Amino acid sequence: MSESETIIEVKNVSYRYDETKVLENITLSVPRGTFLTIVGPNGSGKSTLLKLITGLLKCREGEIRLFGKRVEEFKEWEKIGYVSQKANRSIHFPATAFEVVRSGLAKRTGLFRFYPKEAKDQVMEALRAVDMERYAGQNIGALSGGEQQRVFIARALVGKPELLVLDEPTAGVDVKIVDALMEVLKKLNRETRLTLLLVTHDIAPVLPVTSQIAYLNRTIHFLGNAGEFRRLKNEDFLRFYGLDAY
Ligand SMILES: Nc1ncnc2c1ncn2[C@@H]1O[C@H](COP(=O)(O)OP(=O)(O)OP(=O)(O)O)[C@@H](O)[C@H]1O
Repeated sequence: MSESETIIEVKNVSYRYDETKVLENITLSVPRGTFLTIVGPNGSGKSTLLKLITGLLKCREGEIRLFGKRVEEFKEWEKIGYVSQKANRSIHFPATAFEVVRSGLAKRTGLFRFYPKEAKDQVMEALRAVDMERYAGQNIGALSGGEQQRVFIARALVGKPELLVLDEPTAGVDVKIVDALMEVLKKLNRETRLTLLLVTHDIAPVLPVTSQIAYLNRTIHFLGNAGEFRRLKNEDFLRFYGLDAY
């Protein structure tokens, strides 16, 4: 496997904000085409790990590599698409689904000023990938939570990333449409070999679609596939929560 085939490499990473370590000795390797879900309870360090991987926090202990390059030297951020928690976004602005997705090309407007037709094709292709083509002209505020989330996934996809990072993509989304959202992710992963890194505290809807699961609670307590995760017992989870002494 060439170096670039390992999309994310996390080696012996620890992190502390002040006195307490919130991450301890994390080691993870994400080969191209993997759908990795990081699951863990509130405060388990999921966001901290994501911030370290995306360079928002400085990695002071251990090493993180993206596409084979140390995160400190990594510059090809267009290879990474990011979908943040729905709750963090303002969606009540007057923009169509098309315009929201096109905003994902903002960094490339220099190029697309001269090629508006290509920009339009790319936006429509991204909307098609999440099965939202027919909603292109709809105001984003008029769409359901799950539909909006698909539009935001399309916005992350429009720049053709090789890695898509999703932070709690199902937060606040109606349970009935979470499964449809998961199917969209599965399709993207299987059909385009897009590498996915999803962070959640709710594993149930992700289990049927993810290829790897890491259970994080300060450290990685479990790393394996969905079948292996299903075989975990209650006492294993008590141990993960640090409750085995009770
Ligand atoms: N900026 C900060 N300064 C100090 N402590 C922090 C800071 N950010 C997070 N923490 C602490 O670090 C720990 C891990 O937080 P983090 O946000 O990474 O967890 P999380 O798994 O993403 O939680 P949640 O699911 O609630 O979002 C928590 O105890 C949190 O209080």
